[in-house]
Amino acid sequence: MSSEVIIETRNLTKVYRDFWGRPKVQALKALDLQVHRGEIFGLLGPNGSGKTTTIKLLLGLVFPTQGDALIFNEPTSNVAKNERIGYLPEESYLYKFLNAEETLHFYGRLFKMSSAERRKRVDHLIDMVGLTSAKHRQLREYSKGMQRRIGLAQALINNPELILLDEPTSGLDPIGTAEIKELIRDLREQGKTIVLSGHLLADMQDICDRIAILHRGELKELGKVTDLLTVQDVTQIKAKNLPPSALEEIREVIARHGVENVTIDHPTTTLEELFLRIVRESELHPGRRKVAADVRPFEELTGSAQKS
Ligand SMILES: Nc1ncnc2c1ncn2[C@@H]1O[C@H](COP(=O)(O)OP(=O)(O)OP(=O)(O)O)[C@@H](O)[C@H]1O
Repeated sequence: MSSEVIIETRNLTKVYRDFWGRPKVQALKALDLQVHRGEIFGLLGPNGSGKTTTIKLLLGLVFPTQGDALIFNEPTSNVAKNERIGYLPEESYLYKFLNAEETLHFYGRLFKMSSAERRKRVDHLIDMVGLTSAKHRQLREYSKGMQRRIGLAQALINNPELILLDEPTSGLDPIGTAEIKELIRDLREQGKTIVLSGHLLADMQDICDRIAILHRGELKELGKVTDLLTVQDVTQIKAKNLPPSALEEIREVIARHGVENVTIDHPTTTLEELFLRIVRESELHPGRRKVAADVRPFEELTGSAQKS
């Protein structure tokens, strides 16, 4: 991550008004934040907390009631900056009767790309989002995961420096989510700046360098994910295959220092990691998986086992 500021908002405020122009909803209140080049920045918050409104304000799709936002040091009202931005809306409105290739050529033409340039870019993007074998199928036949992937490819057609993704993993299963997260990390490797919104905490924790937590339009927390999640007053030591004798010595040392409330146990993996490992193993070795030995047979659990 560089120190170059790509996005800056100052006192950014949005009040939606009703038909008569009367204030209806205060969607965003005095937001101050900066996003730097090359980082994955997450806007985190429950439904209705102002994430989409923030993204729309950055794109210049809605106008601030107060305050301002700068992107590449330009006011968001400057439409020329949009050529350097890619945007994946919460719901992509793509033409259902076009196939993936036609869709991307259509958006490439909007950016006035030459046909040779388009061909190269479209092939590259389709390959990148893993839709090569489905590129001639109409989008109406696509699963949710495939639709999200073609949406992402569309957002990248202009090779943008800044990518705004509104809930990029919404509606995806853990496999689809893991693939999109991998793609987003690859984009960061290429030097892109990514702002994404979401409310799935584990995914945001996994992928974001920094996050802003919004609640009812107000910024409640801002910082590096690792800093925000570190529990400062607890120490954790990890060691592989520690012999019981060493464990006993460690206990004695800790006790000598008068520290109480000591927990020594084995780490657990996340349910996501377990799920992904099982599915990948199952793809490699189809068939029923042997479950853990301590799982009792169903008959035993229900007491229906026949005594012979
Ligand atoms: N066009 C609009 N007119 C009036 N109110 C709106 C409009 N768009 C959003 N709001 C309101 O502004 C608030 C913030 O909405 P926003 O869509 O920014 O939240 P969000 O965090 O993206 O939510 P979600 O997770 O459900 O997508 C909500 O109370 C919403 O009802």
